[in-house]
Amino acid sequence: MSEGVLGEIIAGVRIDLEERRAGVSEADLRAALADVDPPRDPMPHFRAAGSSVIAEVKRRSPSKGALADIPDPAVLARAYARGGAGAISVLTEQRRFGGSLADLRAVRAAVDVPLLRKDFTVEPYQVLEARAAGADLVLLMCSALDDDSLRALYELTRELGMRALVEVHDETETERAVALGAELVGVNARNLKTLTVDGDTFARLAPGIPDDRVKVAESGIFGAADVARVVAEGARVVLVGEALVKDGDPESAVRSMTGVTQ
Ligand SMILES: O=C(O)c1ccccc1NCC(=O)[C@H](O)[C@H](O)COP(=O)(O)O
Repeated sequence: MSEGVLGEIIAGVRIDLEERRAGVSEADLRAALADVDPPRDPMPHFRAAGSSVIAEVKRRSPSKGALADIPDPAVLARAYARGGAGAISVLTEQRRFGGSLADLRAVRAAVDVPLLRKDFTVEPYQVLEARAAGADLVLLMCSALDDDSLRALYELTRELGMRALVEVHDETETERAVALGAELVGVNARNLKTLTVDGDTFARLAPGIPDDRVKVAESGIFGAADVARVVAEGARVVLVGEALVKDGDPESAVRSMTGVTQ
């Protein structure tokens, strides 16, 4: 169902996934879950007054190429945690974003903040390996999943005690996320066909998301002024990658975006 850049990314994700599955079965992953600490819940931080930041570990991207040299994601994650991040997102997709599950494990070992495994989740296997690596949340993109797959993956995250960030790009996807009952809805301002960011996307889609859900503004956020704008439009959480990985002082950068009120 996914076309263009997204379709290409998912094709690569599926190839890599099959390679990992050949080494570690789904049954092995389920067995490994018994030794993993219980999931950490980001919702109290997300629902507290003022903005909460999901700070992303992002090495490169299809839209911008190389963003930052991150020799040790644990060092960056500790800075995010000191700055007061409500959660840390680790991009684990390898081919286009330069991430890995090793990055996720390194960050898990370094901080107590809830972790989002940010990847192109299309199979239950990826949710299980996310939890086994210590993730507390996974990304589910409406643009990458039909309704049945979306529901099955969402239910699996809940069964494992995890949260799902259900991501939307347009009105139809927003209706699907709301109908699913998603409690955490991410509005991604990056158009996946052109890869450009439209700063009006959150304002356009947020009214379609009930106020009892946590609304997350994703992509193209570069400072406190952008955070103030989306908070005024109803966001409780911002997901920030590029601006933080390029900042020489990521701790202060996260702090400056945290707790912004209307
Ligand atoms: O970042 C990209 O170029 C991209 C391209 C195709 C699919 C997803 C993409 N990014 C994933 C994200 O959602 C962002 O990493 C996240 O929202 C942070 O965005 P930013 O603060 O603009 O780095």
